[in-house]
Amino acid sequence: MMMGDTMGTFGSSMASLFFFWATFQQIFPDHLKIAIKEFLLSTIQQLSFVQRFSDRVINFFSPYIVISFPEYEEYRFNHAFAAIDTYLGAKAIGKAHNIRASQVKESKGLVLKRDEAKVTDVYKGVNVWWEIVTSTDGDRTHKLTFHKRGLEIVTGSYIKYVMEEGKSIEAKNKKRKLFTNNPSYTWGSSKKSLWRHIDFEHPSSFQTLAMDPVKKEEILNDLEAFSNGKEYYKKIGKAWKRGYLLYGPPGTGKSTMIAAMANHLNYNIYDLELTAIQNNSELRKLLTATSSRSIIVIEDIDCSVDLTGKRKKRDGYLSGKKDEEDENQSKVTLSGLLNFIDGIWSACGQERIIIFTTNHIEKLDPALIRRGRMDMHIELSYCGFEAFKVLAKNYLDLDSHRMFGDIESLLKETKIAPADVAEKLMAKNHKIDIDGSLKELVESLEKRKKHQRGQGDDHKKKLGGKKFRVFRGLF
Ligand SMILES: Nc1ncnc2c1ncn2[C@@H]1O[C@H](COP(=O)(O)OP(=O)(O)OP(=O)(O)O)[C@@H](O)[C@H]1O
Ligand SMILES: [Mg+2]
Repeated sequence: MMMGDTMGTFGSSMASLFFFWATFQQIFPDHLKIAIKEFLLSTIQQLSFVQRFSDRVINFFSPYIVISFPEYEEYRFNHAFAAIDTYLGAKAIGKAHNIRASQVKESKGLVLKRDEAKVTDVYKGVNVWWEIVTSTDGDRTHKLTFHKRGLEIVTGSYIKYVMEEGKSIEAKNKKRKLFTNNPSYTWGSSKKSLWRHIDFEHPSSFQTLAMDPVKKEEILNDLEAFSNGKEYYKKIGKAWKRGYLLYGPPGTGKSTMIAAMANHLNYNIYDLELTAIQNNSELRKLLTATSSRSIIVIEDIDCSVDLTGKRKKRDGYLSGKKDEEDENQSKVTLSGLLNFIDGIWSACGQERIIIFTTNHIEKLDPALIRRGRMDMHIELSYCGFEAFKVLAKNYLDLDSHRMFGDIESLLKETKIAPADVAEKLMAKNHKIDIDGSLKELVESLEKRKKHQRGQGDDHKKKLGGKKFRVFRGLF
């Protein structure tokens, strides 16, 4: 049909309608008009009732249930939507035809996601279908459809499972952070000013940690049990936290182990510097500003608080006038610390590990380290033969060597920190020289043996002077 014909037909239809309306207005008296209007309205209502009824009938007979998860609810972002998005996005990437890659801020690398609107999933024998629907306003909603036979499984555990999986994938993709508290005199009104952070990229792992393998296994099992212990801690009514005390001479791997723990669990680290704060209430403020899934570390606890509750000065941090002021205002007390470990604040956060390190366990107040506060005491000690083998593998890619026998017997008689062994095994000028490094180590062990026999162990004192901290070193 031509355009002109269409316009002509439309024009004549409109003219007929106006004519009909004018005649209706003239011919029918008012009360009749009202009656007709009411009749038309009730017909429309009946029709919508029929519609609703038919919907119900269809729903009644349809075996499927749909649950919606909108992206925004009352203008607020729905975190369930994000977790579902991540879960579905990561699911079965291998099977997808279209994959979307993006690099998001705070993420470790490229994030790959399925770029398809529909995903099927099976959970405990129940088939479910996910579909993402976008409204005309651009609002997105995840719709979950399943047979009503699976209602109990889906609402009872599947949705929870999807949320937890999604959140854990999100956490894994996120870069870990190393936080350090700012001195309290620089704090502003924002919570953000309490801690500063950098990306935590320490390469330490339990695999490369040189220590007795049985002890290592025990620690790994303990960490595993803790991180999977959400239900357990709830059941026994305890806050979901665990304390470790790492003790041993300098250079035996205490800081290295903390980094390995953070890498293993994918937690952030809060390196708490007590000398930068003034009192217990600042301590509380700092701790309540930490996030869950984190390790809170106080290094050299014996140098930070003493039994009278006064802090001692820490190397190089304070100087001159500030020292005197500090002596007067020292108010971070042992009881403040104890409160922090098992007081009420711990209930406001979940999944936290607290670690104290010290070179002198004998100096610590028993109240601070009693079991229940520090759940596990881990001694990191001088290098034994098992630890040496791990270092030889790390540094020289070596499983055995003719000099291993000599080294084994020398290590039995000599106290040497893994840090010192590592230094001997390290490549010089980027060149690995296996024989040269082992020879150097043997010579150093023989020298120490003689020295330690002659003068007793003054090794600790010597190393104490050149202590360095792994975390601080990263700034
Ligand atoms: N058990 C170990 N396994 C692997 N490497 C180790 C170990 N102990 C020490 N090292 C090496 O020595 C360096 C120093 O160790 P680390 O800082 O962990 O010692 P520390 O026990 O924290 O000492 P301090 O008491 O002085 O803080 C590390 O960077 C690491 O390379
Ligand atoms: Mg250390």
